[in-house]
Amino acid sequence: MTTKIAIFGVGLIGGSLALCLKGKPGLTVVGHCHRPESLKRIMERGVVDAATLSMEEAASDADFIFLCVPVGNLEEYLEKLNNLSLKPGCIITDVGSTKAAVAARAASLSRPGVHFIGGHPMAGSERSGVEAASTLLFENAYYVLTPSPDVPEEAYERLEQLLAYTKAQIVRVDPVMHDEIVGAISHLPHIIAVALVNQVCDYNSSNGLYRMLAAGGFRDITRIASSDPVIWRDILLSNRQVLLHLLKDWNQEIGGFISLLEDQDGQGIEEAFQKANLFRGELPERRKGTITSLFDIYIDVPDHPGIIGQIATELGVRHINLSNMQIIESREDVPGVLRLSFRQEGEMERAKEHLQSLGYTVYV
Ligand SMILES: NC(=O)C1=CN([C@@H]2O[C@H](COP(=O)(O)OP(=O)(O)OC[C@H]3O[C@@H](n4cnc5c(N)ncnc54)[C@H](O)[C@@H]3O)[C@@H](O)[C@H]2O)C=CC1
Ligand SMILES: O=C(O)C(=O)Cc1ccc(O)cc1
Repeated sequence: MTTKIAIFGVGLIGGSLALCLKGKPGLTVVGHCHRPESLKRIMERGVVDAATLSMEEAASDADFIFLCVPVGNLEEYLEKLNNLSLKPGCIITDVGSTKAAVAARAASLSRPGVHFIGGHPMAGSERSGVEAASTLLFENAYYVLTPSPDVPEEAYERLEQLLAYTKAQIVRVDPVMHDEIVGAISHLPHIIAVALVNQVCDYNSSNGLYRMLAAGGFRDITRIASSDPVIWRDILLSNRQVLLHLLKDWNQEIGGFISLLEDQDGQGIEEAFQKANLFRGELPERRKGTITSLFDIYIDVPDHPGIIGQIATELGVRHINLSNMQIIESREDVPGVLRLSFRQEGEMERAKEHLQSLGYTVYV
């Protein structure tokens, strides 16, 4: 007898979960898409065993249902599932970046024999869609579960066991506390990144040197500003009460800097940097998770077809994991600059050495 996993919304997170579970002993992974184009894409990528546009077909007989759609659609999916016949003992979970609203809706819909356990894998990226899905996405990341007190321990353990395939570390957190903490460490930083990029974008409209010179630190702290607008619209609206508080505190923090500058308070500025330095130094070891920055190298590449594939292959055969690659400049007959991003410093160093040995000019 196989265990059926239904995944609703096979994008970055749903697709990555599907990849972690597909092919494992006794598991069958069925993807549900809301559009025929998505169905075609996920079948082409081979991330699921079967795919369907029918909610009934996906949900019927499922042992586990993962809701991996945008946060703004989660409650609607819970309501729709509530009208379907589900297998007794079925576990419904989600991967949304906020947990309080979905937990409250699930509690109001609760029905005997069906267990809802909210979830949030704290790993991802600014990319989206099934094309960005990866088996490795959750490895070593935290995966938060937010069961309500009435979820039987047996059901929680079944989900925990299944999620072992993600190689993530499971942590149990209260949904309201989750939203407060994740608001501060993930949602607020996304707002700040977007606001900063847009501020510079406005300056750039009257002087293109802003964009030309923007590099280093600016790029580091604004990577997440490239995140999907719809996904983030839903997250911010869902956690708006927490974020309004956090933004008031943020205004105060920034107000502090305004005062330090107005007062030319050098000692105060030093103290602010020292305090931040100390706390940042105490953060846990770099692990996959929210707001992990990448290690980038840049190489000059001649603009001819196949060069990107060659470089990717060179790194692939040496098992150097490339997280992202981007052509920064590419005009005919002009050498392009390729940016290669790595999650681990060691991988970046190995890539640099290898590409240099092949004769490429590499900049860090
Ligand atoms: N992007 C990230 O790094 C992380 C995202 N999450 C959460 O995971 C969930 C999915 O996000 P991603 O996989 O990043 O997004 P994605 O855009 O890659 O995937 C979303 C999936 O939902 C489907 N979808 C979109 N609109 C829909 C609608 N109206 N009805 C039904 N299906 C719809 C899409 O076709 C796609 O398959 C969100 O709730 C997000 O908050 C959680 C952890 C990390
Ligand atoms: O790219 C990053 O660093 C992220 O922060 C990705 C991310 C986005 C949303 C989440 O709920 C969790 C992780």
